[in-house]
Amino acid sequence: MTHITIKEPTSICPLSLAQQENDPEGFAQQIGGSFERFGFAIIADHGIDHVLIADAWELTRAFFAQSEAQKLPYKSPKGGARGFTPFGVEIAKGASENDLKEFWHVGRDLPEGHEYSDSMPPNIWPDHPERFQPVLTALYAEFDRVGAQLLSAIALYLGLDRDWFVEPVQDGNSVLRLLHYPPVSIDAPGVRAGAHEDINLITLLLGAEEAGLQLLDRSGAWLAIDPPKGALVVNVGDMLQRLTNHILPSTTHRVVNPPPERRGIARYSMPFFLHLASDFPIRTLPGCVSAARPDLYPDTITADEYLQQRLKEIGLL
Ligand SMILES: O=C(O)CCC(=O)C(=O)O
Ligand SMILES: [Fe+2]
Repeated sequence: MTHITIKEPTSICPLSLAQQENDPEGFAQQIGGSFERFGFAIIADHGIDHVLIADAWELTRAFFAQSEAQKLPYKSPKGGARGFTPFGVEIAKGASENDLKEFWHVGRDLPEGHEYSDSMPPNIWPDHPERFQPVLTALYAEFDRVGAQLLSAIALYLGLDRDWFVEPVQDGNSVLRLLHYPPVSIDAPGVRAGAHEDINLITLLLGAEEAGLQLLDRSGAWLAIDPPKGALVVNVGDMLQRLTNHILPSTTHRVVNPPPERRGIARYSMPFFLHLASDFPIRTLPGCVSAARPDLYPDTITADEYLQQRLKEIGLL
């Protein structure tokens, strides 16, 4: 008798979001399977306009190319998650060295007097470069749209109604982060981004084709994430891990410094941290609890309470 051993996948297979239209169940199984195995998935065709993305990269480069004195007036108030955060402020939870990065945050525009205004301050916009506001606002809306498509697949995978996440993320506290990792000197202490987990529901990331992003595989090895050019890297954050009682794992990841021959090259990336609405009660999904998998989180916490706890830990509050 011949034994057929089915080998566990050891790298992340890129998926096609176009599949979702004709085969939502099939796509749900693909992305859910990738999340269960790695906490990450790669979407080769995400459908966000390439011209819009190219524009956003150009404006991101132009913004960070300005002097510190030009950027500092846009500095984010502590915990504000809007505007500019200078080089060396953020530190991964429990790390001893700060990250080697600076970034810009774009949040959701809310109408005046909105009930979430306390936890979601207005955006800050720079005078230069021109068109920064309209282009980044358009990109934010696109991430929101694609994020909703991915959440409907996750809902199906979890045996929920495909629209289950629509209300929980309505006017959610999602943040688009434009990241600049400057060239790294040979003797720089720290790494571009220390090992961490994302706080939010899911993260949609562009720019990971410039090497450096690695996930901590359940085998205990660091696995390089090497997406096709222009692809979207998606990962599960702590809020989705908590909702699903760890069926979908929030996987530790980091951005390592480049090899000596690429140390002189900056790295840019754009994560969109898709968040729940601030007052959403994070309560373990009943379908994710069983005798074999008891509820790890019997206490309910609102999305905003959870976020505030976590921001303190990473030096942003
Ligand atoms: O720059 C990257 O590739 C990943 C960034 C990241 O993990 C984060 O900002 O949470
Ligand atoms: Fe991250």
